[in-house]
Amino acid sequence: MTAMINVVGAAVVDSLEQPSRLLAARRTAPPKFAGMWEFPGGKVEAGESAEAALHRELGEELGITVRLGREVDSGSPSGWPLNEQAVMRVWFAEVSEGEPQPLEDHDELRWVRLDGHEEVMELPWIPADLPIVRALLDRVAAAG
Ligand SMILES: Nc1nc2c([nH]c(=O)n2[C@H]2C[C@H](O)[C@@H](COP(=O)(O)OP(=O)(O)OP(=O)(O)O)O2)c(=O)[nH]1
Repeated sequence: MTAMINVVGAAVVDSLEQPSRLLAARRTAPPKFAGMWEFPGGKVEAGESAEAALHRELGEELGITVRLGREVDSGSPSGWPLNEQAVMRVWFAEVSEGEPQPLEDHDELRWVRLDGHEEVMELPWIPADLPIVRALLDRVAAAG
């Protein structure tokens, strides 16, 4: 059996303590995901921790430094299944330095409101992200 690909993503929110907006990112590639919205992030490299990979990816893709908050728990230590080969762990994060810009892999970033679910749910997310987005909205609503 080949090893699973470990992906990490960030649910960047305006405030870890009182989140009211989420930063969604629109992918440019590959063609099957281009135009779909996702959590900025990427693959964990060999010898790298998941958290270090997330900080690296957010620096490369958005030009930001973040403070990580809680993980959006999937109930499994390896994270949320994306497909047969890949799993993704997702953390809440707040920008501590920089202004998010679509430097790599995205052509648009959008801060969407978390108080109603419409603005978030009407984006065409990568389908595998939908359970994660729903869990995140539930988490925010439960905390509010
Ligand atoms: N970053 C990210 N990837 C996701 C999400 N949902 C989802 O299915 N994926 C998939 C798409 C890709 O097949 C894989 C992540 O790969 P990536 O292309 O973002 O990783 P990377 O930046 O390290 O890219 P590369 O070095 O392979 O070019 O996970 C998501 O919300 N965020």
